[in-house]
Amino acid sequence: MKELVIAPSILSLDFARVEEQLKELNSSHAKWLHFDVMDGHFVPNLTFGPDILKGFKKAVDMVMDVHIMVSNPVFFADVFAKAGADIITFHLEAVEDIDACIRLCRHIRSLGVKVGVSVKPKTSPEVLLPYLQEMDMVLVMSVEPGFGGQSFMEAMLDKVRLLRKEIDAKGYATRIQIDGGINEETGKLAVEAGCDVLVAGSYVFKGDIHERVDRLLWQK
Ligand SMILES: O=C(CO)[C@H](O)[C@H](O)COP(=O)(O)O
Repeated sequence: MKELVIAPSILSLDFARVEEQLKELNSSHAKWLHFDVMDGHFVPNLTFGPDILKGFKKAVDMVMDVHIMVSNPVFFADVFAKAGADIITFHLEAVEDIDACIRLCRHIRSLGVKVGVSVKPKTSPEVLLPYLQEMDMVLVMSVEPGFGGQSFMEAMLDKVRLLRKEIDAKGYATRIQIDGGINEETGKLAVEAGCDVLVAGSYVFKGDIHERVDRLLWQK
């Protein structure tokens, strides 16, 4: 398993104190910044566009981990690659089938950007198993995508265990990320199940950012 990474989700950032909070994140032990893109169609919420990503990228020295919760990932992958994404994760449910999924993975990698594929709580990741070498990360959603502050769905850990088993058996470098309802307790369960990237929104921003990141990082 790779080194554990904490990726605070800017969905919960206090936008009245953006500059201050970005500075805190940048000086914390969080190496990635999780940037949630929502189009008001794939999920019932609207968030950030590419210009915000460009601005944030100038403000912090962190890996820009862009999760596109959009109905047209082919279009938006190019938009966010151009804006400076380091990793782009799209949804399996937003593409036609597994062939289209793999085509998009290859396209994103051809842009020099790492690629992730995400599954919503009701979607099984089994169809991805023969293709894990085509992706740098699989994102297991542990809440219905769309909003921060929801409760962790423990049943999602079975997906993590399934992916971890296959990744380790084949010796792939694919990371497993989990997103939704992550705090000290659920983060520990997720790491034990095999996750190596924890996304956390409310937990990180509803307390001291440095302390909360460290608690997630060192709870293993
Ligand atoms: O993608 C998301 C929602 O779609 C958020 O990243 C996620 O829910 C994080 O928020 P919290 O840690 O508060 O659950």
